[in-house]
Amino acid sequence: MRFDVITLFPEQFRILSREGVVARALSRGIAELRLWNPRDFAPGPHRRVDDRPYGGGPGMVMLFEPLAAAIAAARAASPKSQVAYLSPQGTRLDQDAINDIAAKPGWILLAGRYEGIDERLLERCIDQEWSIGDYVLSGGELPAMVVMDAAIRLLPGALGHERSAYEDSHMSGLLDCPHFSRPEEIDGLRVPKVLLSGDHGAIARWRRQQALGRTWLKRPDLLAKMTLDQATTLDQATTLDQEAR
Ligand SMILES: CN1CCN(c2ccccc2CNc2ccc(C(N)=O)cn2)CC1
Repeated sequence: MRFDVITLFPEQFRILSREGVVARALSRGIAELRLWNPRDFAPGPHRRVDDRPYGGGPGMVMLFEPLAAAIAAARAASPKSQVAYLSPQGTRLDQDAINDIAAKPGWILLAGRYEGIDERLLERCIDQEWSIGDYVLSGGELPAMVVMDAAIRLLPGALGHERSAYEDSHMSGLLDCPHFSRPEEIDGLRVPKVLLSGDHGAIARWRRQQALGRTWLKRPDLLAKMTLDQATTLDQATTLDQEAR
């Protein structure tokens, strides 16, 4: 999977190639990262990438031309990739959206700075607009790294043995179960007996029951979403079954 990131701060992305799941995936060629700086596409001696907003107001706006040129260069290098813009105005991402993102061959991610970008880029050059949450950050670089981390860890071979554990909880739309390790007792707090029993069936049941219980208590909305999804899937299956008869 290939990520082309358009950013005025390419240095910020060094962190991804230094350590962890993403760094390992990049070094193994499971994922690729290429950085494009709009300043390299800005014309004239001053190589301007921003200017004052029409209509006045504080701050600066990122200019159309350098960004459009950087996007065109990235598209030429990665013809199968769509362009996604990280912004507070974007579609809110969740695990389902990340699963869809990870299924694509690649993405060109545009990280905005200043007060944002010239609106005409959204008309002409951008395919999707995403938000990682309802809060404002100083730039789109961190959201781009969040999306890359969430997507790359889903790629085959990215996670080692821990993927199976990962699959049990989050992928099922539930919150994770509690985790414990040595020692068995800390300040009077003990590890649940079932986890010491060696009965893997009972342990799996306990973990699922804990995940359900925690989701019920902390995020009942996820349960509602899940049962709705399952109901829809069930309904689709029934319809398919009827059509097949
Ligand atoms: C001071 N201004 C900096 C630039 N910013 C802005 C405006 C438009 C687009 C991108 C940005 C970059 N910021 C982002 C990006 C994404 C998210 C998210 N929720 O996904 C939050 N913030 C507006 C505020």
